[in-house]
Amino acid sequence: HAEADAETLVNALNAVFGKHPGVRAAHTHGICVKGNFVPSTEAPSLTKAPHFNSKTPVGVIGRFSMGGGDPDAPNGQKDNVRGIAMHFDLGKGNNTDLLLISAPVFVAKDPDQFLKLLTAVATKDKDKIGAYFKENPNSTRQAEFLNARPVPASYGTVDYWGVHAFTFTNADGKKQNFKYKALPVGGEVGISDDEAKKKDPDFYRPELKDRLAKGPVQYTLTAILGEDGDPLDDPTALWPEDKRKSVNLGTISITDFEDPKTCDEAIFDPTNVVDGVEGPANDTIFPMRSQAYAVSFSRRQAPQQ
Ligand code: HEM
Repeated sequence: HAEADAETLVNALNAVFGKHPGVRAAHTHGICVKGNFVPSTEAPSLTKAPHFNSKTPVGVIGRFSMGGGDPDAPNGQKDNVRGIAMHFDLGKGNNTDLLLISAPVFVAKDPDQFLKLLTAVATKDKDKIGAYFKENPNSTRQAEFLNARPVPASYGTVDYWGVHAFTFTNADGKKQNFKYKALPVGGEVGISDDEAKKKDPDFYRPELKDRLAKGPVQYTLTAILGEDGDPLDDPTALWPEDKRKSVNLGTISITDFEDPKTCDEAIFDPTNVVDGVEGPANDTIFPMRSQAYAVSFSRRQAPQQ
């Protein structure tokens, strides 16, 4: 039976995607970027967190990525998530992180389920994989979501979600459960499956270069406000976001490429939050991510033979 800890999860990712020294065990194929964040005028009503109350633009180091541990994961892959991870510069060497993917849900509700999924996939046995998904229908939601939408034309033309439920606290001590969602300012743009198949596996890089030459790649960061009964502990559970109020938190602007070393010497950790923002208390995936990212980080930093 599954005994998921950070080491076994990283080993299981390696078993699925291969062991690639010196790089991330997941979201391996990526691009380091930089920019800034300007909070909206409404953000302070929800949270006292400094980056949502800043009077000046907050520096951002970011990393776009493809999900999974394949260093060459093709940018045209439909049933894979795109990611954006960010450090927000809080000054004096402090920062807080935000990690988003291009789907509202993850593929497992807890670490044991994720280990079972990875273990099944690693067998490459169609019957075992089929049996896993039959027994774990919540694990199919992410691929269903992605397959129902076109392949994003760019890292800059797709919606991103924080997936977990977070809680804001404002200056009056008022709490509000919410989920992060970032929407590209120019709207979502996709390409056909045929176009995607013809694309270079790394086409998002030159696409981003052309896009940045014309101006910043911008997203409106929003908070989808939770209501009573919305699950706070299951990253495979969808909230009915069409029926939920959403608040503009501000604008993320990606302005340029950043030296890849800046991202590779760093770790983007979803649990690195700041006063005014809390992660979910009973979502067991959330704290496991921090541990698994630390394992992946220490392995990719280790000297190579
Ligand atoms: C227990 C569940 C999970 C495990 C074991 C896991 C594993 C990993 C690992 C090993 C990395 C590379 C970390 C590094 O070397 O710095 C990573 C990166 C990432 N993960 Fe997860 N992950 C999990 C859940 C999630 C969820 C729910 C999301 C949804 C937002 C997510 C989004 C990302 C993103 C965007 C990155 C790229 C970060 C970067 O660019 O440095 N992961 N994950």
